[in-house]
Amino acid sequence: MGIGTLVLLRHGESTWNAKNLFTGWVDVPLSDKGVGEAIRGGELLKEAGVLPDLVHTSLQRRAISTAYYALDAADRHWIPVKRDWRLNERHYGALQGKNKKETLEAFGEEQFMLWRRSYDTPPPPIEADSEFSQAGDPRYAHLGAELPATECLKDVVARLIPYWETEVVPDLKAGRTVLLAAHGNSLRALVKHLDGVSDEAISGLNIPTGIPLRYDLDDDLRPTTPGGQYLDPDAASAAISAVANQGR
Ligand SMILES: O=C(O)[C@@H](CO)OP(=O)(O)O
Repeated sequence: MGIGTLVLLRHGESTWNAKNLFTGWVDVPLSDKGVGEAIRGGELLKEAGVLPDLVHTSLQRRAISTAYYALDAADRHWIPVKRDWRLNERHYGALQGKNKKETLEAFGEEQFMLWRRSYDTPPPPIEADSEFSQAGDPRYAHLGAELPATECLKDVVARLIPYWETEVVPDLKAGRTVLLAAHGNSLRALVKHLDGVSDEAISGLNIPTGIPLRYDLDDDLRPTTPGGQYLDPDAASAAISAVANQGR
């Protein structure tokens, strides 16, 4: 049996995306618009005949809800699900809860973009007693000292790829269609790995909310179409510029 199909889905717009706040591991819900995007994402899957056999999500409700709404719209709400913190959004450290525009104004373009898109410069760590810290959150209790207080994209690659290799690749090798519902920066980490994007070039790659991105992989797990294919390419290009320009 050949390698199955991989579908990446960034969650629909969250309430904090709408307010232009750095989110990271803060567990905010979808906005009404985000729910609509998730449903539309599921309709796109159905129209394209890309019907997932199982779904992987992060431990965050914006990805969990997006998978639920999308799969419900595609009549695939019944498939098995696996969830893991390794698919979570990048931890945004002390920036969690801060407004992107105000941060840009306070620290300047260079520092702002270094924190948002450099490969290996994490934001300052969050204090454990911050209202936006995940210390004490029962879903991460098993992580102990591994619980991040901040992450750069390189840290996300390091914690995500082991999950990809042990949990997702076997599903694909079994010929399954796999939906992976996650986040802007955890999906950037995976796309970097799949497409072999350089540490420099990955800073220019942005993923829009709610539009399924299909990857067909060869036997060596290399994409047959580099960059994959968005199921709604026109909507994807408009939304990609919007993500790139956040803060302005
Ligand atoms: O705030 C965040 O967690 C992420 C995704 O919304 O933002 P950015 O695109 O700025 O990395």
